Amino acid sequence: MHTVEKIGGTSMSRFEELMDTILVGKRTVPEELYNRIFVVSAYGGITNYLLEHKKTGEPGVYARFANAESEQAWIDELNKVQARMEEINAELFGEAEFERNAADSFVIERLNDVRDCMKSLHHLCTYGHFQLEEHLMKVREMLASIGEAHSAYNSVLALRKAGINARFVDLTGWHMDQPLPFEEMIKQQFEDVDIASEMLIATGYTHCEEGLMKTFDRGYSEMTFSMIATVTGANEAIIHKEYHLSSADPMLVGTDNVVTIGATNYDVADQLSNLGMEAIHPKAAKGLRRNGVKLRIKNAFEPEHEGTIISQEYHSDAPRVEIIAGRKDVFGIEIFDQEMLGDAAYDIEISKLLAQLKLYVINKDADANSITYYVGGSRKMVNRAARLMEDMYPEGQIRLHNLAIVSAIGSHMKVKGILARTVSALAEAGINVMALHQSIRQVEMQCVVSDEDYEQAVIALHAALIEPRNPSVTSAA
Ligand SMILES: Nc1ncnc2c1ncn2[C@@H]1O[C@H](COP(=O)(O)OP(=O)(O)O)[C@@H](O)[C@H]1O
Ligand SMILES: N[C@@H](CC(=O)OP(=O)(O)O)C(=O)O
Repeated sequence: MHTVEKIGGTSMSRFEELMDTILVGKRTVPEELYNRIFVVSAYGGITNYLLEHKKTGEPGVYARFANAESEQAWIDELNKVQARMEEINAELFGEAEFERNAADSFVIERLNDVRDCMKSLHHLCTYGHFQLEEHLMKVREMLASIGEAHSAYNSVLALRKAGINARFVDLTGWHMDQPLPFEEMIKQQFEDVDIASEMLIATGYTHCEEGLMKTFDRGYSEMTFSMIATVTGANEAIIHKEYHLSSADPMLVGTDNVVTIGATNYDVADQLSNLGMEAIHPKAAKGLRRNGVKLRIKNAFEPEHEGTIISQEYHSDAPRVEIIAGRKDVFGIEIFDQEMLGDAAYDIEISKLLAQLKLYVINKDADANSITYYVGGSRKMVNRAARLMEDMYPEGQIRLHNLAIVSAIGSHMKVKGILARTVSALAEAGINVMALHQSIRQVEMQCVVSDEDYEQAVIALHAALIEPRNPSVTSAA
């Protein structure tokens, strides 16, 4: 009987505290220490530097390489990653010379390998027979994998230093001849391990034939986590986060005002992940659901608390809003064209274009002669999309808006007047609702507001729809 436990990047950045909570804490005997497989993400921010910023799209090493910026531009960026990784190693190991040297040598070797590969590839692609585009995905995978290799390797060094029998499970395939299919790779790597006497620390990145980044993209460590849990037949799968899964972002609304979500369902988790707040990667949830593995989300720093159980069946007893979530830095791309009336091709063509530019469409709405796409991504790509749309539809008028989406989510919200209460809470806070979306399933209500109103809108909705039910807030008032 073992568990598979994922630690997200934000929590990994507080590693010393993790040693005292979920990794070691008061555990002394093998039965408590072992029978746990940990899957770790890169330290917070590292994947953003290696690839591009997950939310703002700000270019990192990969994006600079792919955009064919000068060689110096991506090399400078790679040097910055190295400096940041060394800084993390210093923070973690300080005076512990053996560990610090081992940690530095490990990442420097990987970064040198990738630097050499990228330079050679660049050179190769100066010959017309070789096209850079054909190899970009491999570069992206290679770069991403270094983030998780770094954090997993360091964790093993720190655990061994503390006398724990920890083992590094390197799923990055760094020196493998041939990639294996995803499931096969996990099976093979976990074949000869002894779960009962070793603490296994696996990289959240897995090198595989399908390409983890290509198939699942960012947040991929949850795919590795879910595959390990199903392949090894875990008793429970646990995701450790920086906070309890709460009724809103505790950083925004205040830890005292939020309510911890005791249970929720996969439908709610999907809505959260659409907004970029990943309770669980939707595709990772699928594997666990199908294999009947129980999923729990916990606060990494409060190990005694039971956390949130995610199941298929859960619905709140009484109808209510359970979570206020949202996303800033959303662009509204509006196209108005009177020729559009009754022509579905517009939507199909524009959706294709946005997908090609890797812009994530959070939602869209339409009336007789206009469509607005609410997208996340870099401003540069959004501007490019707008220009291409102008070329495609010379009669159309394209406008860009800087927006935010604030959403009220619940597993059981089919009740009269809930939408009216949501909108009036925003009106009372003096916030203009620019668009409103609710689908017939009524699992969420999305309010589109100006980007500057984001924080106030979350606070106002939480205060109106959730805090009156929170006993700790009511009694404090
Ligand atoms: N409803 C929510 N419940 C808990 N945390 C939230 C919520 N909404 C936003 N957050 C924010 O998510 C941030 C990242 O958390 P976490 O999921 O642990 O990151 P990671 O993806 O690195 O694992 C937290 O710092 C917190 O401020
Ligand atoms: N570090 C990777 C993979 C991941 O899943 O990270 P996190 O668990 O911090 O969301 C990313 O940012 O995409």
